[in-house]
Amino acid sequence: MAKKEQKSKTSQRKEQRKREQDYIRELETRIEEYNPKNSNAVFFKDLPISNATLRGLKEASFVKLTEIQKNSIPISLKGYDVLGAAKTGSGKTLAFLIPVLEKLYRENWTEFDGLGALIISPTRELAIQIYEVLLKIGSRTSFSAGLVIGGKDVKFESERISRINILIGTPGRILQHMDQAVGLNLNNLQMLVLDEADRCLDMGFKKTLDAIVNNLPISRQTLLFSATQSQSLDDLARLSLTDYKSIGTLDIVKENETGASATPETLQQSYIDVPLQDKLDTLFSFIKTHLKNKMIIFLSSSKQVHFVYETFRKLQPGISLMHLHGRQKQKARTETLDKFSRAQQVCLFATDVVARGIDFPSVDWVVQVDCPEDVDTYIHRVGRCARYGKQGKSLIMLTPTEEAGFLKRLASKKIEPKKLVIKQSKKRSIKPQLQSILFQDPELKYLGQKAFISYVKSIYIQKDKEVFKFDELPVEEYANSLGLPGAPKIKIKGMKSIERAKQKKNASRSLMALSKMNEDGEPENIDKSTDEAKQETKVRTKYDKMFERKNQTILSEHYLNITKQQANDDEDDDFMTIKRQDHKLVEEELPDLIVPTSKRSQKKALSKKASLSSKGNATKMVFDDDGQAHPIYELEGEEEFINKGSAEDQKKEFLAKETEVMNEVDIEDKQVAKEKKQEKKRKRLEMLRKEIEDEYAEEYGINEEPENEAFLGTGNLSDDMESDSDDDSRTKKEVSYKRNNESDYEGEYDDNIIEMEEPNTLEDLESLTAKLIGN
Ligand SMILES: Nc1ncnc2c1ncn2[C@@H]1O[C@H](COP(=O)(O)OP(=O)(O)OP(=O)(O)O)[C@@H](O)[C@H]1O
Repeated sequence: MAKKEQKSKTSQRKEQRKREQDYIRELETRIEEYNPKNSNAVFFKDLPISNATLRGLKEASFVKLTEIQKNSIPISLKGYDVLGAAKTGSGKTLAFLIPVLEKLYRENWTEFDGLGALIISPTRELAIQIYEVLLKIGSRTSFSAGLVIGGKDVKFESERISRINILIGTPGRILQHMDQAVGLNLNNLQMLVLDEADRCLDMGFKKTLDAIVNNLPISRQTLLFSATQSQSLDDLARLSLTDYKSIGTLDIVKENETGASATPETLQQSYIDVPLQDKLDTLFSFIKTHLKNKMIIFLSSSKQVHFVYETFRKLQPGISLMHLHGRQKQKARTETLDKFSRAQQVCLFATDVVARGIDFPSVDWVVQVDCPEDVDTYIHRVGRCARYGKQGKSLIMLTPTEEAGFLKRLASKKIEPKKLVIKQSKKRSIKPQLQSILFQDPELKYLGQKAFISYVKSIYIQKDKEVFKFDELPVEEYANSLGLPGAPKIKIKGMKSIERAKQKKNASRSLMALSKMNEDGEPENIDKSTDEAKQETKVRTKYDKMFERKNQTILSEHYLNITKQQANDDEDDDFMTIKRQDHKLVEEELPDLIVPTSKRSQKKALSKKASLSSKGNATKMVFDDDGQAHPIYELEGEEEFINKGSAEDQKKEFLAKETEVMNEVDIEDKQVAKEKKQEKKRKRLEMLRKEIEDEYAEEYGINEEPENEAFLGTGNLSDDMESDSDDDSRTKKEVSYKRNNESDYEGEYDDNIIEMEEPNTLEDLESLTAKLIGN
């Protein structure tokens, strides 16, 4: 009986396998016959994709195709390499995830086949987001998915990685796993996806990407996606793709030629012309007048973000404030992303770490307080709103020196923001409040100084000198606008040479003033005789002096931090130094000191001639090896001299001995010089490496301490999915970081959403409370 049952089960399984094989063959035929040119596909179900993926898509409320999906998915399904470009928020994520799932499905991929697809994203946030979308749409497939973004122990990840079918990660971490060669087996890899590929290159991942790509099987399929097109992207495409199809790239070029903008049509773009020193006032006024909105405020560095967030919190504009930058711990970053996504009335201060790819629902405004380095960054930043056909607004603040140059750059991509003028009645100044806040809180003053320095440095290092004019920065006014008593001293590499060149050419006053500031941010009165220096010498009020005194001791540690590097540099500048040794002075051995009383004797005492005559002639002495002083000519006795041999022999012997000593010393000197040179070079390289790492970590947090969380799938995608009561085949285990309240996302793309005045989330409630306190 049992045998019979067993037999029937086996035949059932065989039949099911056959049905699956037939279904896959049918899918393959449909793909082959599918002609993208004649296609009028509107829905996902019109494409030759499996029922499992279709069900996943439907459950995640994805029904209708977007343009890039309609054009690229069929090509990818046919197995071509693809270079895909489409505007921000146009649905590129699904455009690559669906072909990944389909490829593995048609290959009958199982957990024993190992890694089938590798998806590389430039930032952790984006990687997490892709992973979440994959979990949603892959809920009806049986693949395992994993996320490696750094932060967790590599060993911990390695153990789990061997069971993963689809791996998503940041370039550095993926390479680290490849290097360790434990767990990660890439021999079977079917697909490689590079999302925001040009960003990976901009972030200095070129070598890492090359190393990864070079170690992958050549037979793989590669998909490369980005919202902007650049030379570096084309270069990468040439290197990593074979016989590829470009989707949407020509559209972008054509749209440019036909006058269409590179940004979504649903985006209303505007700019205001604001002097640097008025930016924070303008920003504060903007926030105060948009309290019911969800907005992202972009600033140029982590320090700027930190400073503005901390000070604005104290000013209580009446809306919930958040901040996000690469210097934060990954846990805090993920939490902020999640909270911001769910809130409706909230203001997020951020760096470019969230400029690309991140899909925040329903952002009303993107405000760029600091001008982005180029138009592509502008496009990505504003792309955080007006996504998937929704309305959105953007505002960029341009200083008078940036305005013409940057508008020209934007116009080259057919982006023409409208000029806005701020109503006089709405203008308000927060400078006095900032001064008072910084006065009361030395930590904030320190933050302000750091923010100032990082902004000035960011302008200095910009490549586009037609837009960013370092020499014309109103440094003093800018420092005051942050609430600082003066511009902090800044030392930038190469600054000295610039300074010299500027001096020769009658350097602009701002630059010179900046470089002559002392540590308190005040001008150093190096040469008060010149009119210019006199003008620059600020009159210090009693208040200023009090302010400095109050902060002197508390901030000493911070000042030390700021100036430590400077001090080291300065040390190097001194070519010769006198090294003080601690000589013991015995009081009794010191001569008596008698102070002459009469004027005549005082004069005589100070006269060199008189002093010499009183001491007799100076005698020149030499010191022997034991430190004993001898007169320079100390003659030997004649007998002793003759006994030592002939004068000629003694001369020769002396010369030979000296030559030998000289040679030895010479070798030693050379060795010491070589070692010093090597050490210097090593230190220089070390500093350079650290600088690059710090800069990179600052903006993207890639090299953070391993306290960040990494998320790996359970080894089985269905384990990671939310349980579904009507389907027993799925496990009940929930993915560790699945959003707590998925209902907040439901109907996200439904245009009929009714906006609620009532607070929806804790953040909205916070915002409401802040408003009440603020008013
Ligand atoms: N077919 C679809 N139907 C409904 N919503 C969709 C569809 N495709 C994508 N979306 C939604 O549109 C939004 C933007 O998609 P996605 O993040 O993939 O855009 P993107 O092109 O990658 O943008 P970016 O260039 O900024 O990274 C997301 O919220 C996504 O869920």
